[in-house]
Amino acid sequence: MRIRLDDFSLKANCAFEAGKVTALIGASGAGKSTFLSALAGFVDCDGGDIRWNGARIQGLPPARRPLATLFQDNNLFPHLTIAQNVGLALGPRLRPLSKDRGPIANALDRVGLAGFDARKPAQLSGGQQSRAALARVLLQDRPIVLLDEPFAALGPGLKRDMLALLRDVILSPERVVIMVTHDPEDARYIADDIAVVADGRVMPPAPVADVLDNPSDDIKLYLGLH
Ligand SMILES: Nc1ncnc2c1ncn2[C@@H]1O[C@H](COP(=O)(O)OP(=O)(O)OP(=O)(O)O)[C@@H](O)[C@H]1O
Repeated sequence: MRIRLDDFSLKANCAFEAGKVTALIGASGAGKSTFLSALAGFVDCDGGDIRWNGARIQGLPPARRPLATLFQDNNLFPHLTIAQNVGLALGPRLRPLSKDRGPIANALDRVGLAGFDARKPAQLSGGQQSRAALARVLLQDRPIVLLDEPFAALGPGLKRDMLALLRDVILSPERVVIMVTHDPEDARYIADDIAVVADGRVMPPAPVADVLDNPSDDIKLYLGLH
């Protein structure tokens, strides 16, 4: 696919495997967020194609694409309870249907928030808010999950815990997980593959160790190894 935004352009000719977490790394302004936005349908492509399991998803409105997104600000609505926020994964209803209560409670339980359903986001810590946002992604149950620096606002220890939880609850053999990170150590910790974004291109994903232990010139520059 190709993306053009004023004088910025980005090309990607690559495939992302299900059952793996792929970290997107690259310098600030390289186009990592723009790439995720194009996959999600928030930014139009200038040409090319986006396919999932062979089916064209380019051109579909964001809500009809088979994906869920989790971005840095968590996107929790402050006036809604945690159960309502998580329940939005199942439809735009503020009163969950009775059949939805079990799945909502189950998602909250999986992320360690059992019993927090009636609280508002402001009554949760930053880490708990991240867990709630993760519960919503879990409940959306989409085959592609896109994450843009999802836990950047958390301290390093908590961020690690959340990355481990993310991998544990979100990754499945059928799911493609792509995560932007600024920290190569996060990639080493959670990802199977890395796709480097540099020079207007998204490079094909390669195993983490290959990319970080035998870095190309682009990666050396990014890691400050020159
Ligand atoms: N709506 C827009 N219109 C024009 N240019 C844009 C728009 N959005 C982003 N850009 C430009 O596209 C380029 C890539 O931005 P993007 O946010 O994708 O980079 P990034 O790799 O995610 O950076 P960072 O690591 O700093 O978040 C930048 O040069 C940015 O200025």
